[in-house]
Amino acid sequence: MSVAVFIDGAAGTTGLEIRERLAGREDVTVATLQGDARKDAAARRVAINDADIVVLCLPDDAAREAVGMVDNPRTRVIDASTAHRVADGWTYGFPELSAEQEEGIAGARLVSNPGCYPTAFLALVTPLVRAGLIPAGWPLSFNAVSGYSGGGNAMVAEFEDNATQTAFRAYALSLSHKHLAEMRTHAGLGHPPVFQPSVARAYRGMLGEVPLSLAALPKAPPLSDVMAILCDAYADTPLVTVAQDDAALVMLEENAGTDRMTLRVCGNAGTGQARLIATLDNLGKGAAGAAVQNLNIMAGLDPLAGLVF
Ligand SMILES: NC(=O)C1=CN([C@@H]2O[C@H](COP(=O)(O)OP(=O)(O)OC[C@H]3O[C@@H](n4cnc5c(N)ncnc54)[C@H](OP(=O)(O)O)[C@@H]3O)[C@@H](O)[C@H]2O)C=CC1
Ligand SMILES: CC(=O)N[C@@H](CCC(=O)OP(=O)(O)O)C(=O)O
Repeated sequence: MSVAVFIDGAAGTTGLEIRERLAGREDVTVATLQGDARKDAAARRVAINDADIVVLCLPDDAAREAVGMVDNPRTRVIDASTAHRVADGWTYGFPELSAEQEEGIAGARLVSNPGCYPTAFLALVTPLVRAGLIPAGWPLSFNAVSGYSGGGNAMVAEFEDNATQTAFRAYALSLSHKHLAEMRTHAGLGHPPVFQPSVARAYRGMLGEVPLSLAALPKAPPLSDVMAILCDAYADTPLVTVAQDDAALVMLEENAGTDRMTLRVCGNAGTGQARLIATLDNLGKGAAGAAVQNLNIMAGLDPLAGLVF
């Protein structure tokens, strides 16, 4: 029997990508609303309560409203928005963070899909905090570049209608980006990183980097210890891999169009300085790929079904 899935916000940037990944699958039946019904509260309420799993690809307020419409104990929710990523009663949908995390997702009724930037930051930092190599109070920073689809339909239009001429721009300069609480909480840090996001004139793709002065850390670990911890953490995770390729260059587009994420430990062993770098697709492992992965796990399906390698 197939799993009944309703995508609320299916006409948006993330919703469309989820539909593509679920198209043609026999283990799921996908429902969406078209035209005026898309934003009609009564139609959405019916579709939500008819579904086994609802995937919310909506702005935060609309996602909160949709959760309030669930009035039966069967319907489970995956929320791709920022609304519930540190909320009580929600399971954070990042299965690679630990085996317990994946088990939690499998049994959860409410799953929050990670943000694209936090996916990169948490993958790089969380195992190192857990291993005691980065103290919880350490002042970290996180520099990242996103493709413009990260800003949804509105930013896609802004870049493609040439209203914005820039090739690259930094933003969130007041250091109060909506992803800070999520990064702090799930990394187990005492305070959030200094987060420096930016957008490039590329539709999709993301590169996130944590610079780290290893020599200044209490344990002054060598680069090889950092590498060993990350390799161990992601030894059995098909979507998340640690490259050991001594890359001289890392491209924004490396994982664009896929649901993979690649982590690297670069740096200078002599000076004890490291650059921890993650590449992913903001719409792949950063959004739609992660949502489909969570759906598969929640429904007990092949965990990699529909994902793009
Ligand atoms: N784009 C990305 O890379 C990522 C996005 N996300 C998150 O996923 C969510 C969706 O983002 P994204 O796809 O980029 O956004 P888009 O703006 O591209 O899509 C949002 C969709 O929701 C629709 N919508 C808005 N309000 C309502 C409502 N009340 N009822 C029903 N539909 C509604 C919009 O319709 P209309 O356009 O007509 O208003 C639009 O189709 C956001 O919370 C975003 O933060 C998470 C990770 C990455
Ligand atoms: C380029 C761009 O504007 N990106 C968005 C984040 C996209 C995203 O991840 O949205 P979620 O918060 O739902 O995760 C931003 O910085 O607000």
